[in-house]
Amino acid sequence: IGKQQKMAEDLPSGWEKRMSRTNNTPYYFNTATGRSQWERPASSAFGKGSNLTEVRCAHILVKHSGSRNPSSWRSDHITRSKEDAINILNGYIEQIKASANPKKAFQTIAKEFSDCSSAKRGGDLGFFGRRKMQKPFEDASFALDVGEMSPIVDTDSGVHIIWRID
Ligand SMILES: O=C(O)CN(Cc1ccccc1)C(=O)c1nc(-c2ccccc2)[nH]c1C(=O)O
Repeated sequence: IGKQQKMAEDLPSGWEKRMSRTNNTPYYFNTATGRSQWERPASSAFGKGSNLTEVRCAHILVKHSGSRNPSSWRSDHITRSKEDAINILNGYIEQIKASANPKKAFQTIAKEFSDCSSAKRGGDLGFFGRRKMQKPFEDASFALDVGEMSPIVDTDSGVHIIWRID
């Protein structure tokens, strides 16, 4: 791919590279906010403060003894500690990152091990807007680029990793 094409591909989601007519140099247009800037953006246009309406994410939930509802389709009574739940998620993160197809690895692990009822859909929650999910989950989801995986997220339901699908 040409350099121009390659450089364009590296732009975080939601940005467009444009050429200024006055001084014939590139600038960057944020399609979420409509603002332009000279500096090459480092993060998604849909981060904090953007007016992005919806994202589509999948997640892997590992519940623990401190979860608001410590039971799931997998186990009637979940007794693992929060520390163990975090260690389990870190194991999944390593597996997913080591996989030739991380998106598929995420779905396979979610299907088999997620303590959320969305497990049967590979953790897919579909599209959701702001104020629909618990705040830490929402913030982590809206900060992701498409195809990106979150760090471990802590909610009243348990601990999660999130994959942005769309
Ligand atoms: O927290 C509870 O009181 C019990 N729940 C049900 C629930 C379901 C959706 C949102 C919040 C809570 C869960 O623990 C739970 N949370 C989720 C969840 C949390 C964040 C994003 C998506 C799903 N799934 C489940 C489930 O059992 O299947």
